[in-house]
Amino acid sequence: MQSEVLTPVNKVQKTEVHDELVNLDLKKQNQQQLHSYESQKNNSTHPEPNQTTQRYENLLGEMTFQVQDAVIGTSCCCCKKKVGAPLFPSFQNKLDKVRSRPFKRVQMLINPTSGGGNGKKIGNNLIKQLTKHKIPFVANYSASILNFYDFVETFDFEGEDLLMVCGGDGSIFMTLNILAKRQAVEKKLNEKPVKPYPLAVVPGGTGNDFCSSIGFNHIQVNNYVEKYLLEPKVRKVDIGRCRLKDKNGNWKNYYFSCQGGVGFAGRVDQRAKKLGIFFRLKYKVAAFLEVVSAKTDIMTVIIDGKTVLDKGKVKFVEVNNVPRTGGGFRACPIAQVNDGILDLILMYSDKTSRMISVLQAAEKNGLHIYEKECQYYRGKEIRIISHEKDPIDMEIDGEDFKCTEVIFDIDSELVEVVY
Ligand SMILES: Nc1ncnc2c1ncn2[C@@H]1O[C@H](COP(=O)(O)OP(=O)(O)OP(=O)(O)O)[C@@H](O)[C@H]1O
Repeated sequence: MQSEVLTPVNKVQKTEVHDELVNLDLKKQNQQQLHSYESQKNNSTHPEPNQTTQRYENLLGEMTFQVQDAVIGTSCCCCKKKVGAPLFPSFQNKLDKVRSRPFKRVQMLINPTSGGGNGKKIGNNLIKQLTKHKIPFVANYSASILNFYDFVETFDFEGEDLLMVCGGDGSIFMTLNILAKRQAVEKKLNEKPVKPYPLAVVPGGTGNDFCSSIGFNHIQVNNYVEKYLLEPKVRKVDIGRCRLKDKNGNWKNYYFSCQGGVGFAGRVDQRAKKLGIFFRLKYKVAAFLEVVSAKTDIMTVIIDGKTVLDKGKVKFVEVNNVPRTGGGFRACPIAQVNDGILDLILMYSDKTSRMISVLQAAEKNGLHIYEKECQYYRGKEIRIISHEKDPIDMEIDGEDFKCTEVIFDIDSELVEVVY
């Protein structure tokens, strides 16, 4: 068997294909998953009383709720600190959505610029692992954004290759939006439902929030192939859909894996991109400058048809599909990537010092959701209308846009992810 490393992507050549399909025993896999959930619970340094877990799971069944009304968490029995909800409860609860996905070959799409060159290093690491485990692969380094688009747009999902994107959240954002367009065209042509596209993602970026939400990070990349590809399983995940209305009243669709922030987050993102300092620090500095600028927005927020804010002042608005964004900021710490629901946080205080301390709590442990300045909601459709004179800044997975109104919902039929 021989595998090749190729660049750029449009020069893909064939490799010799391993005859045996990689398959797995679903039952065994489910047992392993349950086992890992059990051990995770037992190893917890902050034991959670059953009652709290029960209460939390009940709440997940509801369409929307406000954290201030329904307290999630309790005091820890050893240190008496407040304990939040478990960070990754999602994939242990959704075993029914797991299915085996045999494949013959891995087609890696590596964004060499992700993570300031980390994407390339991670790609090389994976090549070593795939070679070691004798899994046939083709490594494709995207030479440009256009290259990246072409590759995903024309990828043969009907074949027995697995598309593996190695990059950050921006690379996943590009992939999802290309696939969404592709699915819409295929639906029209086929006049029948198109199956979710199977996808593997590897954290090769800077923030890697989506990868972290499905349970892996840079360290786990070292045994990624052994852990995820020898017995590959694909699971349905929620992909956020965001419909933006521009100043001319035209609507545009975007798909995201992590979050959309309206107003504050959009302005912070733009400020941060202008600062030439280290990733986490530049967002902290930009957020601080935005808080002290004392800018607030007037918005209406409607969740599943219910108005929760009517032309009210708001400082920070973010809709999350994952529990952490920006490489560690926990705006919506109990968001889950496969519950069919989006989480929303609204923050407002006219005191700069309070806003700083609430945002610090979000950065530190996610316990800001208990503060009176925060309102936390969950819902299937979140509609945000800006009452500002000009279109308002917003960001979706780190990409900047402007809008006058935005509707967020979930698409669970776009992709299935290996994890
Ligand atoms: N050759 C290339 N192929 C693909 N994308 C590229 C390329 N060169 C630059 N880019 C840019 O890389 C961006 C995606 O980077 P990505 O988000 O994967 O990394 P990151 O920003 O370091 O990580 P994160 O988003 O997790 O913080 C895209 O927005 C795209 O504009």
